[in-house]
Amino acid sequence: MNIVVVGFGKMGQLVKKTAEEHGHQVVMVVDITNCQDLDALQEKVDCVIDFSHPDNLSWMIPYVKKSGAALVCGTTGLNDLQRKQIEDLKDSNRVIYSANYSFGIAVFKEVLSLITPMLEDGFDIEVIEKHHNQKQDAPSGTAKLLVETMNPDHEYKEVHGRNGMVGKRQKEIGIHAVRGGTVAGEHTVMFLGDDESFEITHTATSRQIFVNGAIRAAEFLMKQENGSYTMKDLLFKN
Ligand SMILES: NC(=O)C1=CN([C@@H]2O[C@H](COP(=O)(O)OP(=O)(O)OC[C@H]3O[C@@H](n4cnc5c(N)ncnc54)[C@H](OP(=O)(O)O)[C@@H]3O)[C@@H](O)[C@H]2O)C=CC1
Ligand SMILES: O=C(O)C1=N[C@H](C(=O)O)C[C@H](O)C1
Repeated sequence: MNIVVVGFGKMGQLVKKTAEEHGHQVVMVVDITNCQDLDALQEKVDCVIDFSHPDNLSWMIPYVKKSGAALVCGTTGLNDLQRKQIEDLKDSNRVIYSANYSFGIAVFKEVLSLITPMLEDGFDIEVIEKHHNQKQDAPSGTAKLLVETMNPDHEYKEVHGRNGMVGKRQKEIGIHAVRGGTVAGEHTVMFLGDDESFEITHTATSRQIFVNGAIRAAEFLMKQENGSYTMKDLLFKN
C-alpha cells in the first residue's frame, strides 16, 4: 500500500517506521508546510494516515476527495464541524476516524455500551484520563469517546473538573484530565454506588498499540467499499 503520513511528531514517526516494517511504502510525509507538494506526487496514494493537528484537515479533506485515497484519521481535539467533514467523506472515500486505535479501548467501548444502562440507577459515573505533558488537547479524545458511549442521549450533564461551591452531585458524568511525564495514555471509568464501587481502566504502556491499530485499519479499508468505518467493524469483521 502507498501511504501518505500526515504529521511527523511522536505518532507520525512511529507510523512511518511501522508501516515500512509491514512492507508498505510511505511515499510522502506531509504537514502544513509542504502539503502543496502533494499535487506533484507521481505515485498513486492508497491511504492517508493522519496523527497531527486539527488545522491540517483544511487541506487534507479536499486532497483525499480529489485523489480518492482512503483516510485513517487519529487526530483528536476536532470540533463538531471537523468531525462531520470527516464523516461526510463516506460517500466518496473509505474513511475511519477513531480517537483511539488500540483494541483494548475498542473492547472497553463495547463493554460500556452493555453495562451503562444497567447501572443508570444508583451508580455515579466519573472518568479520569492521564496523559504525557506534551498533550495539547483536554480532555482526551478517548475520554470524550467513552463519555459519548455512556451518554448517547445527553441524559447526563458532562462536568469538566469541579471547583468551588458546586453543590450536590446531579445526574452528571465528571471528566478529569491529568497531565504529566511520559504517560502514553490511561483511561478509567468509575462507577460509584452506595457501599460499593468498581472501575475499569485501560492503560497504554506505549504508542505502538495505537500505531498497530491504525495500520490494521488502513489495511482493512483497502478491502472495503466507500463508507465510514469504526473500530467495531475491525473487531468483528477482520
Ligand atoms: N487516535 C489515536 O489512537 C491517537 C491519537 N493521537 C493524537 O494524534 C495527534 C498527534 O499526536 P502526537 O504525534 O503525540 O503529537 P506531536 O505533537 O508529537 O505531533 C503533532 C504533529 O502535528 C503537527 N502540528 C502541530 N501543530 C500544528 C498546526 N497548528 N497545524 C498543523 N500541524 C501541526 C506537528 O508539527 P510540528 O512538529 O512542526 O509542530 C507534528 O508534526 C494528537 O491529536 C493526539 O491526540 C495520539 C496517539 C494515539
Ligand atoms: O495525545 C496522545 O498521546 C493520545 N491521544 C489520544 C486521545 O486524545 O485520546 C489517544 C491516546 O490516549 C494518546
